[in-house]
Amino acid sequence: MWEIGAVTLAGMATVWFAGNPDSDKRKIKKVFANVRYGVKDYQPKLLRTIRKTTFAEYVYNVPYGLIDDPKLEPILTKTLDKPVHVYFDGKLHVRVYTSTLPTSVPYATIPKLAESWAAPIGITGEGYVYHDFDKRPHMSIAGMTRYGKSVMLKTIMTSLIEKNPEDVRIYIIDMKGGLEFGEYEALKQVVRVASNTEEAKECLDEVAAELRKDMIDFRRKGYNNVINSPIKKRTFVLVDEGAQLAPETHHNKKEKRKLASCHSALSEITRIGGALGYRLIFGTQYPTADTLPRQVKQNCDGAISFRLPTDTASQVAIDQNGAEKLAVPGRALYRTDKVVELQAPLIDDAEMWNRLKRYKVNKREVIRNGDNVNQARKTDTPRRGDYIEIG
Ligand SMILES: Nc1ncnc2c1ncn2[C@@H]1O[C@H](COP(=O)(O)OP(=O)(O)OP(=O)(O)O)[C@@H](O)[C@H]1O
Repeated sequence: MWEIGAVTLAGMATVWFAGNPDSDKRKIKKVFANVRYGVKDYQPKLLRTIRKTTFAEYVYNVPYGLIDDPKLEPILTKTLDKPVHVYFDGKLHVRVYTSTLPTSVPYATIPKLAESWAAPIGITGEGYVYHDFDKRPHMSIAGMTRYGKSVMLKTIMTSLIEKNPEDVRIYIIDMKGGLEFGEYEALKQVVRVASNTEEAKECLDEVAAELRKDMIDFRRKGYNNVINSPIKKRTFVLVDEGAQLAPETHHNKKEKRKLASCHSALSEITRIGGALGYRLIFGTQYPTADTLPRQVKQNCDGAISFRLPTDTASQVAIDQNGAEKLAVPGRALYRTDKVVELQAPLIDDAEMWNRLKRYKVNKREVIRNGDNVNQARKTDTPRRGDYIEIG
């Protein structure tokens, strides 16, 4: 069992290479000679070998004047018949992966764990990886468009609802205008879907108000953390396209104020919400200091990154380079106290609906936009998102 979740070898779709490091070393040396990577008679000299579970990395001293050569990576990949990554930082690094990951891992093929709040997030060379939201409450997900962010959010959402249909409550902030998640508002576990700045602010104000009320309740009952209490309920806030919530990206003062309030609520959720059972999953295309709020980044103890345009963006997302090299949709780096490369589960809307349709209810909104949430709380009036089941 890893701390990041659990890894199991059962049903693994990964192709394993037995891997003979000595033969890899010999082949790399021959490739250097054949492509004339060197200066006169002086060839790169192996300094050290770093062995990790999923790769072996050979570090070479190269003669002055020699830097990396773009043809090395494709040639070595073909010669060794394994994924190879070559980079140069004054020394030449040849990283040879010990396994190839599949390009598609259907959600249905992933075993479910007993832990209620552990959602599958992919497969590595060692097996399946799960993110347990009771161990690591908040998560950021970064990635360029079309590389798998929304699919990952949907995977996590499906898994949480399937495992905890009576205990999970989900607020969704879909800043793609509600296009990705709008239809899921019909699920009984989804409290509401916000699809613009105004709605996002209302939604986050509502969550922040609940959180403060829960805090008073926790104090009164002497609970220090939801996981040590009898409370089963967990509240998730899913944000798709969090960059749209960055105040810095807007010029209009009124809009800026609303967004600043959203950022402050997001920070509050990550700062104090974790112990109370609130979990934030913050997805963004452009991880920068402005779009990934500092408090959110600091408090997300799990970070996933799909492909990103630059190594700088990768640094912001997962504190290291590498996401800029990810080549296929669904391939991601997952950072906790270490970083692993994984292929994320694949689920489409049809399958998601098929699994969740039993939770579809007819909702009748009892509080309209603009109603005063605090007033509603004081008088115990039913809140927005409350519903009646018909039929
Ligand atoms: N885990 C995965 N495995 C294989 N293919 C995937 C995976 N995730 C996504 N894809 C492919 O990439 C496409 C885009 O994925 P997704 O909608 O999640 O992207 P996105 O990053 O949210 O992009 P956008 O911001 O444009 O919505 C999917 O329709 C699917 O074809």
